[in-house]
Amino acid sequence: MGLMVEGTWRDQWYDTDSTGGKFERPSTTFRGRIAPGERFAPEPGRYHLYASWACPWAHRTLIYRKLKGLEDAISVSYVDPLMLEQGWTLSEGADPIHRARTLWQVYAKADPAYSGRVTVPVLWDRKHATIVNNESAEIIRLFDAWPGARGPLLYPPERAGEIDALNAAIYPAINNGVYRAGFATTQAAYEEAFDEVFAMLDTLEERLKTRKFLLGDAPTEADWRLFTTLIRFDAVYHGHFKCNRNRLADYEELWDFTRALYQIEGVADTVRLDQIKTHYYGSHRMINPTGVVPKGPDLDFWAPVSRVRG
Ligand SMILES: N[C@@H](CCC(=O)N[C@@H](CS)C(=O)NCC(=O)O)C(=O)O
Repeated sequence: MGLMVEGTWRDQWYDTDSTGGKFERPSTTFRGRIAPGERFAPEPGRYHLYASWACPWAHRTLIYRKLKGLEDAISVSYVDPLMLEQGWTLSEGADPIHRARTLWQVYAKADPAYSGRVTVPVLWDRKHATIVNNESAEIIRLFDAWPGARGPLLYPPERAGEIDALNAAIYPAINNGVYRAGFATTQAAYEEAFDEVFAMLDTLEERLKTRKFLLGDAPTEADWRLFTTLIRFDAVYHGHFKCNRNRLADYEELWDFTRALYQIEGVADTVRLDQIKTHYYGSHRMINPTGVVPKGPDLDFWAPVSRVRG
């Protein structure tokens, strides 16, 4: 795990000394948008996604690529599950564009003087040979609004305010909250994050007693953003990130909700628990120095769903 400094890879872990043991996620740098008539126009076969099966942020983009019927329009490369000295790596043949074996080489192709973290997901433009965007929150909106994309809009303008408000509450407390707990290097920073994770899970559990999905009858962006954290919860966040007040399976509504989303056509194909466990337990050696990956838990995401609320 490391970062790039003026185009060169440097192997170093996140600095939590300067933040009192707190993990602070740096913001991403490539923030281009795709729109007809613009520099990045939507064209089939032009864009390529670099994703990880393990990463919850990349997972958002894989779900959207599937739900929106963009598998033919947007090609994909998967990085290897372990992220060690070279950061994300690619197996031989995994990158049809650059034949890169590390993701930092792809960032260097986009900007030979790039400084910053080398994260997934990355949306690459073949035409201009550069990175369009490496922020999953924006990539999913590009996919949602892609011309000819399948299904209803997941961020419809009339619900944008409600979705934004939910995202703004769920991202710090849950999506990033589990990381703040797991990467904390002081007891106080860990406990603060831990309390926020479970307070928000409790709030959402209540909310889901009267709603099928977060905004009612049908899933929206807010549900999918929550889903990629929940589906990993019992397998990695509960143990590896020490978010162990409860398991997801202990929450009747949230567990049912997670399975309801998992069972939507195509979604299960985007969930690879083996890759998820290998990545977290194997890559974060300062948390788990042996790299030993637990065999459990035994989770049945196909168990029948009981939610009928609307
Ligand atoms: N804000 C970014 C965050 C992406 C992110 O942090 N991805 C992680 C993997 S789960 C990563 O690539 N980390 C490598 C690093 O920070 O060096 C997004 O949502 O796209």
